[in-house]
Amino acid sequence: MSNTIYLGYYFKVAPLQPATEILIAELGYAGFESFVETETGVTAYIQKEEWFEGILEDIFVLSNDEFEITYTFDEIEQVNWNSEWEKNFNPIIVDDLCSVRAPFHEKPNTKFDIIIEPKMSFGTGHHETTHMMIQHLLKNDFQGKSVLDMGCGTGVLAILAAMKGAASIDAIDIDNWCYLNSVENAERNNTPHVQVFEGDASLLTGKTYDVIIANINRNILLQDISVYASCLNKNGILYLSGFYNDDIPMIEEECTKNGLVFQSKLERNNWVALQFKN
Ligand SMILES: C[S@@+](CC[C@H](N)C(=O)[O-])C[C@H]1O[C@@H](n2cnc3c(N)ncnc32)[C@H](O)[C@@H]1O
Repeated sequence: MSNTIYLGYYFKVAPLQPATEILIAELGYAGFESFVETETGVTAYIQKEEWFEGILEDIFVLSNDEFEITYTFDEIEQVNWNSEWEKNFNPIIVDDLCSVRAPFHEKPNTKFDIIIEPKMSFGTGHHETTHMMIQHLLKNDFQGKSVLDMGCGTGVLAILAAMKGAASIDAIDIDNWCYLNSVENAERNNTPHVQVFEGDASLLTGKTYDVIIANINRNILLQDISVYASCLNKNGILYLSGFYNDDIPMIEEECTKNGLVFQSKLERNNWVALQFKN
């Protein structure tokens, strides 16, 4: 286990969108590495050695008439975040078929048992979007299929596709931490044919897939749907999540423009996960 010390800051934002996306982007530029979205804001973590006086000055210039970012922490908490994860991470079970758990949990009696050591990556199954994507994937036939998991986080969705019989799986994440974590988790789950890459949609030139999974966020998806569509084989399936009910018209319009046909929707706490067909 890593002994890196992280400082955790809690930011309250209103309204949540688009302030959250802008805040996370700015915190990323400032050197924060990991973000946990809550119902009212964002908890952000930075390595202790990266922190300096005045690091947050630019963040509060962001508040304007349309949204407000307030800074509500009253003490700097020093966290060994890996051990925090381990203490607080409970297994999840999706539709009695798939469990996502940490290595130290007991093995549940599910058809698919995914072991994830999340460290700083998103994708333990606790978030609504991961949960719904797992539900979608459980219903799909992956036997012999080629699959792309874009924005793989911990690699949880790529690993499930592999367990369901996919023949080849590319998992891509822009974040180095997620890349390393997905490599480790693919190995841990005996799914070595999950091939992990660090990068973004620019890696997709010349690639084709039967199934594309992308749980990222509205803006990245709107930017990259045309690339996904160009990589999707005829009759291929695209699963999209990482956005809210209100975002559906924009996402659907972009998909339709690229020849994709809406098939189904899952919804959880206002988050949605959509399925399209080529
Ligand atoms: C919401 S998490 C999803 C993680 C996992 N797939 C899941 O469903 O739980 C989104 C992931 O997308 C990654 N990401 C953000 N922008 C990206 C981009 N342009 N290309 C690839 N990955 C990106 C983030 O680093 C993050 O790990």
